[in-house]
Formats: sequence, C-alpha cells, structure tokens
Amino acid sequence: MSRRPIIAGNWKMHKTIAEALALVQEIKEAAAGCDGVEVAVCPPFTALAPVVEALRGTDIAVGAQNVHWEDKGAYTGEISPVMLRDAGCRYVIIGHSERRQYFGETDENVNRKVKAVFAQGLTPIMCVGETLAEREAGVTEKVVRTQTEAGLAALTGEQVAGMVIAYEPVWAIGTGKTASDEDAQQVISFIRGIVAGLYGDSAAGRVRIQYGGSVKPENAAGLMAKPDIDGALVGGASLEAASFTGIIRAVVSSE
Ligand SMILES: O=C[C@H](O)COP(=O)(O)O
Repeated sequence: MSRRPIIAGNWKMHKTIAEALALVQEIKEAAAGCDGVEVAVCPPFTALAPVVEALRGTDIAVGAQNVHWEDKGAYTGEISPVMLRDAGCRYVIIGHSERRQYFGETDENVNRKVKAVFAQGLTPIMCVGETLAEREAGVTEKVVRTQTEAGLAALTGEQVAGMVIAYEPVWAIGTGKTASDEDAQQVISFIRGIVAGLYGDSAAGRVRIQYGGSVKPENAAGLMAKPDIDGALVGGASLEAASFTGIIRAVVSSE
C-alpha cells in the first residue's frame, strides 16, 4: 500500500503575520515541484487566514495547532473547528505533547477534538508519544497504546484511514535527540498494528503515521526510508525555509 508522505511544519508560538508571510513565500518557491510529498504548514492562529491566502493556488496545506471540541459557545480564548474551516485550514494538530504537558490535554479531550474536527470536514494530525521516564521504565508501548486507543475511540474505519497520526517521543522534541530510524519504525509499526486491531487492515494500510522529534535535513531521509514512516511533524527546523525545504527535498529523494 503506497501512502503519500506528509511533511508538516508546526511553527508553535513563533512568527508574526509579516514573518509568517515571508516564510511561506520562501517555502512556496523552494518547494515547487516536490510533488511526491504533501507539504503543510501550521502557523499560530493569528497568521492562519493570511497564510491560507498567500498559499492559495498552491498544493501546500495549512493546519492549526489546536482546537476546541465545541463549534461555538462561551469558551473564552478558544477557537472552534468551524472557525478553522472558515479560515481555510485543512489540518489540525491535536494532542501535541506540549498541550498535554502544559495545558492539561487529556486523552478524552483529544478524542473529542478529533471527532469535532472530522465533523467539520477537517483532518486531524493526532499526536502520541512517551516521555523519557516512560521509555526508560519500559512502558513506551503501553503509553502509546493507551493514547492511540483513547484518541481513536468511536471513529469509523474510513475516518481513521484518512487521518494522520504523529508519533513524537517527548524526549526527542526540541532536544536535538532523534529516535533512531529503527526505534521510530518499531513504534510506528506498533501503532499501525493497534489501528489494524481496532479498525482492520484496510484502515491500517492507509492511515499516514508521521515521526516527529528533532527532524532535520540530515536525518529525514533515513527516517522516511523506513516502511511505516509516512512523513514528519517538524518543529524547530520548520521555522526556516532552508531547513524545512531541505527536509522536503530529502524525503522526495528517498521516495
Ligand atoms: O510538532 C513538532 C514536534 O514537537 C517536534 O519539534 P522539534 O522538531 O523542534 O523537535
């Protein structure tokens, strides 16, 4: 089953609107012709609509970094799936470890958000991954299974097949430490097995599962050459056009 890799840049809390527009202009030029992979950028909320406008007519998709599960209501400071669709988003990152760690994101809320995003025709990028303490305690698979099963609860097989899961070991995020190609492949293959158990082989064969955690141009090709790794969720290296497009080109050439 061939799956088109997706390289998504998670800009986190970086970039003013002017900086965002300058970055996407450079990405647009440098990524032209990289048809073998899907490219997405996930700016902060304030830059979403201008970035969507700047990328109109290109194949580069835009995603948000978080969402509320209700379509509207008295939830001060929150942004709904309806608003993200209105702004022109295609993807929404849900359950990033920074949201779990700093903002109390729970598996239950991740699942609510995944369902709410699907209800608006958007595609979730659902993040799972273990901390260093959990890896050292030998419970990586247990943690990843719990997060994956809870996040995917009560979906349809077609929904799961169409979504993106990002495996991000927390200890590799922003630390410069990358999981080895083999370790990343092993956990991602394990996640695909969980999907197969829940939703069958067809969904498991189609769902795209990214790796995230200190991905750079130098390590992207090795990771992406692994059979179950379908792209990358890139943090720090997505903030500069040269490194982000370097990753895209490395992945295209490894296909
Ligand atoms: O969402 C992206 C990840 O948190 C990875 O961030 P990083 O590439 O800076 O390690």
